Amino acid sequence: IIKTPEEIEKMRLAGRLAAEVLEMIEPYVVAGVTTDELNSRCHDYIVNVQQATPAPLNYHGFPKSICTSVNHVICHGIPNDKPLKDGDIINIDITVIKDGYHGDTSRMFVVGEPSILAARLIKVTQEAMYLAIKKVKDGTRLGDIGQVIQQHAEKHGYSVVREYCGHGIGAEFHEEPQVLHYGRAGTGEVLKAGMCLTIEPMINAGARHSKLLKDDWTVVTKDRSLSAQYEHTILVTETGCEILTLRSDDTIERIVSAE
Ligand SMILES: CCc1ccsc1-c1ccc(O)c(O)c1
Ligand SMILES: [Mn+2]
Ligand SMILES: [Mn+2]
Ligand SMILES: [Mn+2]
Repeated sequence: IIKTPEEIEKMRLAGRLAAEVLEMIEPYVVAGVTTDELNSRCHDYIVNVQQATPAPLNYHGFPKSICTSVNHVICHGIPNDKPLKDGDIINIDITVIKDGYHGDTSRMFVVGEPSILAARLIKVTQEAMYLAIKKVKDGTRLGDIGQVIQQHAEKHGYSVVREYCGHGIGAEFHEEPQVLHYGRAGTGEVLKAGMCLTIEPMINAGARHSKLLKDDWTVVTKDRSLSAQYEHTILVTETGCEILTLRSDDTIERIVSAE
């Protein structure tokens, strides 16, 4: 739904705070740290420093404040007492609520040196998200976004997870529309200036198939191949979009003119 100027200001603040949590945690993502420790650091920063609320905690019963998805975990990984080890790749997914509005963003980190394969999967996944972001403007169709992500992933021999998608975002964590990371250009709903969305492709090195672990949260690749994800929250504008969760390590501008 279309945000008012006042709501857009609140989305800018929530998005900035979410981005700042990923900037804060970066030095702590090293071999030996547990994802529980990363969760605690992020939780305390969100609550005590940002005076914000971590959206995942108790969302549909999720037990922690962030999602930590390691290696073949596709998404919704639960922080635990397992230490990260050299070569691990991990997605940290942050959603904060500030003044009633949500900012939702995630990035990949590598522990020590990644394998060539892992580094390539991570690079292609971020490129797919960036290519999709560059397609967005008033009048873009959701299929235009899905196709460019799917095309980029499959061109590199990778696959796109189908069961989880991006979403509208605002006063609610998840709003209309569903933003599929696959599809056909020229199909689907038309984007309008003032809408806020996330684009959050999950790309697998192997087959697209996923399965849910017994904890009823952790989603893993069926073939145990690596999976990577990036997520930004964006505001649709007449000529393109504004990336509300941009970080200093991003290699795309905050204000994007659609190509
Ligand atoms: C842990 C939060 C959660 C629970 C059910 S779906 C979900 C989730 C996690 C990350 C997201 O980016 C998202 O949009 C939803
Ligand atoms: Mn997220
Ligand atoms: Mn999301
Ligand atoms: Mn992963």
